[in-house]
Amino acid sequence: MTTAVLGGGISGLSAGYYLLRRFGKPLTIYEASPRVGGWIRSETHKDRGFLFESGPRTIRPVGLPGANTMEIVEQLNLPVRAIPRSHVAAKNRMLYAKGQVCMLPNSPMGLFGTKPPFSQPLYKAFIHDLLAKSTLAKHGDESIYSFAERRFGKEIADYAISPMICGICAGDAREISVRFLMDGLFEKEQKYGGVLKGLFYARYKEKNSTKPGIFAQEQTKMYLQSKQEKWAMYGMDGGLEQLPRALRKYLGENDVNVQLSNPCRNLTFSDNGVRLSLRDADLPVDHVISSLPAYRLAALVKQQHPSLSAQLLDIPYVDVVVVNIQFEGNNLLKQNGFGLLVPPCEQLPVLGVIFDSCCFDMDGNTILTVMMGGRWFDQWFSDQPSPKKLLDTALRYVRQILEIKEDPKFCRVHTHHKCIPQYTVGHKHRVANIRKYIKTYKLPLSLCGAAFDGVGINDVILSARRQVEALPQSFSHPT
Ligand SMILES: C=Cc1c2[nH]c(c1C)Cc1[nH]c(c(CCC(=O)O)c1C)Cc1[nH]c(c(C)c1CCC(=O)O)Cc1[nH]c(c(C)c1C=C)C2
Repeated sequence: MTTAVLGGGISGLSAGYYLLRRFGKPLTIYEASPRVGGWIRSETHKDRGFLFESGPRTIRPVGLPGANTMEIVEQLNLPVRAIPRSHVAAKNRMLYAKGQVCMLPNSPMGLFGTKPPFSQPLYKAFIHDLLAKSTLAKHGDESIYSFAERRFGKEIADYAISPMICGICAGDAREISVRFLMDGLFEKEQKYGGVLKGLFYARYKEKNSTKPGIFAQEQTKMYLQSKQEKWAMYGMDGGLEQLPRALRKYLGENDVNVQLSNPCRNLTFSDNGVRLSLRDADLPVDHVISSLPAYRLAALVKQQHPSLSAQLLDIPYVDVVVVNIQFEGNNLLKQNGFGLLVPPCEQLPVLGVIFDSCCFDMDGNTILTVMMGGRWFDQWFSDQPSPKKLLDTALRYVRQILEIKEDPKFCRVHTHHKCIPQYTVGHKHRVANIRKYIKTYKLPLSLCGAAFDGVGINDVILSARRQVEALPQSFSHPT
């Protein structure tokens, strides 16, 4: 059996890793660009002691998805930088709302005072949930905004849930499915008539049922250490790009062929497998695992399977502008923490600012990352502004919000087109239909990547693993 993986981002490389581990070789990964890593990109300035990340910078060590990633990180022997839960970057999260920087509560006591931008103590949101009637959602889904508003009130939807959705997928909570982040809470509300009621009943039931066993990856040294030392998140020496780079090296050392600058342009399915149209040749393989963005895969299957292509195109993506800024010395005198988010109701082009130098040591520099656009990219940047204009916009808001008067020493502007998929209402159903189509037509195609089963690093790695584990054992390659 021959297998090809499409895409050399973290998801495609992980698929390669799990395929190698389960079935051996031959195995080739085709990547369109001249590098691996996808949106994960770290720009190191070792001489000046800082680094810029234009994509994700940290990984959360929680749950099975977190433990699964750590199994790979441990095997690759990557040096990590842990941030414990007691660190300011883990505790202090802020909003910029109503013209001021507002610290979000970080302890149960914080639920009882009234702090801006909220007009009443947060515990009242729980009373709202206890008193609010439950509505059965049409087609088993609704937007996360409407769910939060129904259960906890409009302020929570505007100032807690909406900015959180921005910080995860740069999206509009009024469009994003409640099942994207609050699947469990939503199910509980639908079943028991309220979130708190549901949590209470579930806890009672759990006490009377047996707990699931420990997964092998939850026993890795790193996972146990993260539990013991109460890690909130971790990064990597040299930046997060070390992870895809090390994966590529590992795969190369084990004779997996990682071909760069070799995009697949078409997939032709037949009874014998699938033919890949590549840079210089057409190549028959038995099975393809695609980690490509949904819109890219849509183009590859359009000729033979227009309906599958159309379903894939129904998964929308947003553009995000990422501006990395270096100031010399400590310029964040007033605020310290992970960063701040700007609720969409503030109607600003800025989605949030990450205080990178509060998370990791940057040798005395202040390093900030400003995120802009997202679901509102067209509203603010449809005139395709130059990098200089984008930088000016980012700096204007940094000055206004953080009251920084210094001029930056070094900056970088990235516009990531179609970088984050949006799990809009009905996403789960859409993905189920896409997979059903593939099954019905017996296409030798598996799907992983951010478009389907979660947008985080942990999610895409676990999704790659599950797709490989779902292949039949008879699939074994002759090594
Ligand atoms: C390019 C912009 C990105 C935005 N979100 C993501 C990217 C790559 C992906 C992402 N970010 C977070 C999650 C949640 C789950 C997790 O794995 O931690 C996901 C899937 C949380 C998060 N949000 C921001 C940061 C720095 C993190 C920690 C993880 C990471 O390093 O990405 C800040 C942030 N991200 C985005 C915006 C608009 C924003 C605002 C400050 C979009």
